[in-house]
Parts: sequence; C-alpha cells; structure tokens
Amino acid sequence: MYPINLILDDKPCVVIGGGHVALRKVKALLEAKAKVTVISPILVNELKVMAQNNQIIWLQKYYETGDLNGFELVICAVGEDNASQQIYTDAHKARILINVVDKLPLCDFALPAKIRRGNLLITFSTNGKSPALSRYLRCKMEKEFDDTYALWLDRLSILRNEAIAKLPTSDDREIFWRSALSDEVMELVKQKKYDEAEGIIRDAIDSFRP
Ligand SMILES: C[C@@]1(CC(=O)O)c2cc3[nH]c(cc4nc(cc5[nH]c(cc(n2)[C@H]1CCC(=O)O)[C@@](C)(CC(=O)O)[C@@H]5CCC(=O)O)C(CC(=O)O)=C4CCC(=O)O)c(CCC(=O)O)c3CC(=O)O
Ligand SMILES: NC(=O)C1=CN([C@@H]2O[C@H](COP(=O)(O)OP(=O)(O)OC[C@H]3O[C@@H](n4cnc5c(N)ncnc54)[C@H](O)[C@@H]3O)[C@@H](O)[C@H]2O)C=CC1
Repeated sequence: MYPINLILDDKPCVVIGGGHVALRKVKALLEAKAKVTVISPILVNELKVMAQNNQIIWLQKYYETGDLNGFELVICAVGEDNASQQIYTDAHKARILINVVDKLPLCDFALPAKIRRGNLLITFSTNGKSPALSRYLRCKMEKEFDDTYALWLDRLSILRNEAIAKLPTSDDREIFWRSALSDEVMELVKQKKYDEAEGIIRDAIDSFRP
C-alpha cells in the first residue's frame, strides 16, 4: 500500500450500486468535493434524497459497458461477482482508477477510515485485513482530535507563507520549522492560546539568521 491523497475537486467520479456501502463511499467523495454520479436501478433512501437535491446525478439503470466514459475514478459497490469483474475489466481498459468494495484484488486503491477537521485529515487503514479495526481506531481518536489543530493549521498556513517570503532557501525553512514548531509552542496551541503561539513563531521568523 502506498498512501496518496487524491485531489478530486470537481472531478467526475462514478459509484456503481445504490446500497449502504455505496452511500458511505458517495459521502466520502462529496466530502472531497468530487462530482458524483451513481449508476444503480435502486437507491437507498438517503441516496435518493441526495439525487433529489442535485447533490449527485442518478442514472437509474444496471451497469453497461461504456458507462465509465468520461469518469476519472470508479467505485463498484454492486456486491455481485460477474458484474464487478466486468466493471473492473472495463475500468482497466479505460485506465480509470477503480475500487471494488468487496474484492481487494480488484482494487487500485482502498479507502481508509478518516477524521476530517478542516484541512487536517487523519486516516487509518489495515491493508484490508480488518476494516473493523480501522473503524475502531477512528472512533477512538475522534475524541482526541477536536478542532484545536485545524484552527491552528489555518494560522500556520499564513505563517508558512511569511516564512517563505523571508527565509531564502528551502533548507533554511526546513531547519526553521523543525525548531519553531516546538513542544512549547504546541503546548500553547493545546491550551488554545493561538495568539501567543503565533507571536512566538512570527518573532522567530523575524529573527531567523541562516
Ligand atoms: C479493502 C476495503 C476496500 C474499500 O472499501 O476501500 C474494505 C473491504 C471490505 N470491508 C468489509 C467489511 C466491513 N467494512 C467496514 C467498514 C469500513 N470499511 C472501510 C474500508 C475498506 N473496506 C477497505 C480496507 C480498509 C482497511 O484497510 O482497513 C472503511 C475503513 C472506510 C470506508 O468504507 O469509508 C469503513 C470504516 C469507516 C469508518 O467507520 O470510519 C466494516 C465495519 C462497519 O461497517 O462497522 C465492515 C464489517 C466488519 C469487517 O468485516 O471488518 C468487507 C467484508 C464484507 C462482507 O463480509 O461481506 C470487505 C471486503 C473484503 O474484506 O474482502
Ligand atoms: N468495502 C466496504 O466498506 C464494505 C463492503 N461490503 C460489501 O459491499 C457489497 C455491497 O454491499 P451493500 O451496499 O450492503 O449491498 P446491497 O445489495 O444493499 O447494494 C447493492 C446495490 O447494487 C445495485 N446493483 C446490483 N447490480 C447492479 C448492476 N449490475 N449495476 C448497477 N447497480 C447494481 C443494487 O440495486 C443495489 O443498490 C457487498 O458485497 C458487501 O459484502 C460490506 C461492508 C463494507
């Protein structure tokens, strides 16, 4: 497994199947701001509502070869081996990334369990060995991660641009951030003393000498 975070903003993605597993995968794609089409003769209620609200496009039909044209990513959640195999073959011919939810050998990628807090994304995966453990760890860690780091991240992103403007080289910035993002600063962050933490980092940028 090689972890990558796909950037799917506005990209056309298709989920085949309209059951509860498809629903979870659709939600994850919408969170990633993809444009989602669902192909399935039947939808669970929540997906129907999403289709009525134009959050997704619904093609009410069984999958046919040719349906993948124009999509950049496919999730197959039909739970039926012959159809899954056909969809996998078609996706590979068209060189489109595919995930078949009940067959890891037919997956180019697997979905992790995730905690999203603003721009911060924390994921858990088990190489398909126990999705239940991924879920357990996600539930457990959700309590540890409220929005503290995400709020700090918004400020850090601005400070990072200031550091880029003031510190001449990438090496300088690497050295700078490894010492600037200290336990002392992060302790202030945990106490939500963002202004104080930001002040320390800004002073450090101003006084940095390579
Ligand atoms: C390979 C993978 C492919 C993929 O879907 O990408 C896959 C495959 C399969 N899942 C199955 C079952 C379950 N999946 C879950 C839950 C999740 N499954 C997710 C991901 C993945 N599941 C990928 C690997 C992830 C990893 O590496 O850990 C999560 C993390 C992400 C998400 O789906 O968004 C999400 C938790 C989200 C959350 O809550 O945070 C639960 C628990 C529950 O729902 O309570 C169960 C029942 C308990 C159990 O079996 O463990 C089955 C057997 C079906 C059967 O028995 O018929 C298969 C097929 C097989 O194993 O062959
Ligand atoms: N990866 C994961 O996270 C998990 C995977 N699974 C597996 O995922 C599969 C799907 O599970 P559910 O959503 O509960 O199943 P489901 O049976 O409720 O849903 C299947 C959906 O696919 C549609 N469908 C069937 N054939 C089709 C075709 N040829 N073209 C288009 N649509 C078609 C059906 O109308 C239905 O909406 C099962 O094999 C299940 O074991 C189960 C739990 C978690």
